Amino acid sequence: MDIRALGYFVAQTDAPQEWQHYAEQVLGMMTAPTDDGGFYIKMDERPYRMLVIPGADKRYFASGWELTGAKAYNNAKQTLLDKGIAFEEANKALCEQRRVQNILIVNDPAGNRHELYWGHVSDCQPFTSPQGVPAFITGDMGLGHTVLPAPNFDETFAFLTDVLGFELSDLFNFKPAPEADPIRIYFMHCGNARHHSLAICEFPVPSGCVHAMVEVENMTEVGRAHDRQQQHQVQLSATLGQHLNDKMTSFYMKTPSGFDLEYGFGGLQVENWEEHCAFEFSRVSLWGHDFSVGEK
Ligand SMILES: Cc1ccc(O)c(O)c1CC[C@@H]1C(=O)CC[C@]2(C)C(=O)CC[C@@H]12
Ligand SMILES: [Fe+2]
Repeated sequence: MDIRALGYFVAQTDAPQEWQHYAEQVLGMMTAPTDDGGFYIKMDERPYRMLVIPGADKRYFASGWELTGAKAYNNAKQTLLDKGIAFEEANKALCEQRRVQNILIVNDPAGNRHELYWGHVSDCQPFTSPQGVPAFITGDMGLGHTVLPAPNFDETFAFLTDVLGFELSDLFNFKPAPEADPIRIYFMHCGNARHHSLAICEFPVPSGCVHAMVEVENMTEVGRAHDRQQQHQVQLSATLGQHLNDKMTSFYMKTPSGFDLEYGFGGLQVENWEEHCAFEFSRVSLWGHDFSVGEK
């Protein structure tokens, strides 16, 4: 499948105003109401990159994967048919809300919802941050990355690679304690230079997502976001640190839908995946990233 990038994600909540406040005041993004009481969250020239929908519980709802065009869409549909995978095509109302031409909706074996779409609608209005954030790094590389739960790991990894066409960037066997069994975390890329657009973790997550990541252009903007997290008393999930694999310097905080958001700078870009060599890394980070602060 010709997936270009993580085009959008959808989060659900019973209190959409919390997300509006969080997006504007903490993330430094723009918001616009939807017809049904939710919010579009804008972080670049597109009308939105995050969609907040009203619903009974606070959770991550879906990942929107951008296909390069109508041909890629038809090929993706044929792949699902050939492999006998259950899917639905979105009706007109859903396509209009997501602001795309067509959507193939599929659940992976872990129950994560993926929306494969083509042809986003854009008015190319400039991004003017309410907090003076100059820009987020998006474009061809999408909004960032998402990390999804996959307790049935092998099955889910096989689906994501063999059906959706993601490829392994590198892998980590996380040991929560020295004697504990390792928990696998696999990092995957698609048709862009971002080190990973998707990762899966071998444990269940009630909110439906481990975290989503957005990236800014310099360390000053990470620090300024960290100040706003403090100022608005948003729960910190991991301290500032730098990952070993993609070299990203970031911190983690809670979103109003219960999953985390990683706010970072300096993520690795791989221009030629042919030259990349997948490896197993054995530490979360080069420095920092104390996840124990999130347990308090
Ligand atoms: C290890 C790693 C590399 C690059 C990333 O962008 C990234 O988010 C991670 C961390 C993955 C992972 C997590 O997000 C949830 C909490 C985890 C399981 C930990 O407690 C250590 C690794 C963490
Ligand atoms: Fe991450």
